[in-house]
Amino acid sequence: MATISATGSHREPVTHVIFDMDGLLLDTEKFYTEVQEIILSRYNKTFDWSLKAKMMGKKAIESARIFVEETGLSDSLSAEDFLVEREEMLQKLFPSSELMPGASRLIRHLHAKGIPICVATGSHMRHFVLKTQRHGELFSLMHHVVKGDDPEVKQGKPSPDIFLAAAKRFEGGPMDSCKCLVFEDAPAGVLAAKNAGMSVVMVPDPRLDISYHTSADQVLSSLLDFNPTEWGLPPFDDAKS
Ligand SMILES: O=P(O)(O)OC[C@H](O)CO
Ligand SMILES: [Mg+2]
Repeated sequence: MATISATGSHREPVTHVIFDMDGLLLDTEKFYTEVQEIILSRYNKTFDWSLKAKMMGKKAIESARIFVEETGLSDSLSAEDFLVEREEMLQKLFPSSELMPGASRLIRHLHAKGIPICVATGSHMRHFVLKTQRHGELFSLMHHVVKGDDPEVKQGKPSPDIFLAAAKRFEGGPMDSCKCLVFEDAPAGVLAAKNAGMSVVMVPDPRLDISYHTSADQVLSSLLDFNPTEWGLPPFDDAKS
């Protein structure tokens, strides 16, 4: 089934599109999950999706603090030491990052039709470079990329900072928030987009609790299921009438 849920029956036509990156364009959330499971197993603890839901989409240090506090490890493992330990493993995994289904098709379609597109990711510059090194041509189609360590991003998602910065940097910006459509996979990212006054399509991992779907304007099981015309965007050339 294409659409999991659509909370808003009335959709404002949009003119600009902002993509999240990790877990939405790139299949990188699995790397974070893998290394966090390894670290927790040293303490005879298990990682689960209720913790994952709280961490994903956030800046590294913000999610690290959540990790050590929620797992009860803060007395034996600082957020900073957790990041050092995680980093060694992540650096080996990120260069093999693959695209999520439908990401290339949607980016190329919107770019070809002249729709301004950009990326707003909680990832900092060094991780962004590692993750996108096999996808440079595709990411070059973005008008701009706002990263988590950008000076204008004072607070990570669910703060609206990153999406407001992204809307500001389009040609002729700042764009009206109501004209911007955000694609997100993370609960914090969906809230950030709503806090910025934007519409948001959520493409969540199926393991995420469905209670996190309620803030999104539309929930899809894959980017392949997105219908641009529902949002006033040009149809795919191969769309069936
Ligand atoms: O989902 P993103 O692209 O905002 O990235 C956030 C973190 O780096 C990973 O959860
Ligand atoms: Mg994400």
